[in-house]
Amino acid sequence: MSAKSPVYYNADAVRRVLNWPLVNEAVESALKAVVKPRDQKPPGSSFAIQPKRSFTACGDNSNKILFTMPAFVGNYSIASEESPGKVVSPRSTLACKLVTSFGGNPQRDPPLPSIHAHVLLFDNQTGQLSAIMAGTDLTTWRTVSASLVATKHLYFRRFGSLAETEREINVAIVGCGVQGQLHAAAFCEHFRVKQLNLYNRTEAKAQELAEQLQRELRGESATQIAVCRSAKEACQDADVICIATFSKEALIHIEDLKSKQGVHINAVGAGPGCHFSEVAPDLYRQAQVYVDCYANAEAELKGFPVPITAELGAIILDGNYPEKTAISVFQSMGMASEDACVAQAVQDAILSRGEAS
Ligand SMILES: NC(=O)C1=CN([C@@H]2O[C@H](COP(=O)(O)OP(=O)(O)OC[C@H]3O[C@@H](n4cnc5c(N)ncnc54)[C@H](O)[C@@H]3O)[C@@H](O)[C@H]2O)C=CC1
Ligand SMILES: O=C(O)C1=NCCCC1
Repeated sequence: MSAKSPVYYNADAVRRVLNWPLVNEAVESALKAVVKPRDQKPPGSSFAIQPKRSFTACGDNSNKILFTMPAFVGNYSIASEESPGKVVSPRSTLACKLVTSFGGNPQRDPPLPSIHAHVLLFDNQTGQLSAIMAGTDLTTWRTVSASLVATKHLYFRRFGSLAETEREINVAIVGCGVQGQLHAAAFCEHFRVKQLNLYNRTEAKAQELAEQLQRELRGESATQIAVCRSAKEACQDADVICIATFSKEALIHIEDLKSKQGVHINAVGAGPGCHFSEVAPDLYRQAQVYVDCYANAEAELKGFPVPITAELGAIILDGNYPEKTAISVFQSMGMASEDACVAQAVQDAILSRGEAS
């Protein structure tokens, strides 16, 4: 008896197949699967077994962490890349992501990304490790995708079922690192962004992103891009805010939001040891807060200033959107089921295109 060696999918192989329809669909599947345990769902529903992730500090440094993120996602459906719109029979995926977050890496010489990840995919019949997949881009894409999905369901849908294609919005990006950069590009690609405000602690990085986006959009878009001197300036006139830094001090406060009501915030980043330090408690107290999953929230949002309103997946399923004037916050922690579903979709796409790893 011999075990088959796992296939290795490197970063280029993953990058070649990553696209928004594939990632958004996989992320929505994961968000829906984690809502309620299996025994409380109708037979045949998707479900997830997602133990809380482990944190291993590198020495006593809370800015250098290894996360272990296992998940089994059962019975979920995704469309095939070959025939979009045609849902393939339900899938089940067993996976575990290993991801490090070393917040000081961009200051190294030469600079390195803060986040490095790999996803392990297992054969769910035999338990054998079937593939190891580069997971750094996948992590960025699925996190941005979760913000896109949250913005669609928690912001646009409060204005009607076509609002995400019709309504113009002002977007603020606070933190222009790896996450901020892809958030900026993806929000311009998915939605009608009238004004895009960029803020970063080191202004040059926001300026660089503004120039890159202007080159990419090449006058084909009506989006006005501005570099702002403060998070307050960036957020004042924003309908949607995406914040992704390592700040342990609050960067957005309630008085920073414009007087016009109805704002949505994707709170993506985390300060050392705390997953909700970027947004001030006074703002959370005026907001309805949604999470990717309660299990992670219980473990990682200890001391959170307000009760959680709902899981995002529940809103996708039941359409119980916030009021038009609400401030909604998607408190994105990132979850293993998203990684499992996206890694599976990436592997399917690589195999269906007959691409080598
Ligand atoms: N929710 C989720 O699923 C995920 C969350 N993250 C989190 O997103 C955040 C950003 O990650 P990346 O973009 O990969 O990191 P990055 O290092 O590429 O970018 C971080 C940006 O934040 C800024 N920044 C750092 N510390 C700051 C501070 N104290 N005050 C103001 N600005 C500060 C930096 O100037 C930089 O531009 C991190 O907290 C990371 O842990 C990352 C992956 C997934
Ligand atoms: O979900 C993830 O992946 C991460 N979440 C928090 C920060 C590091 C990566």
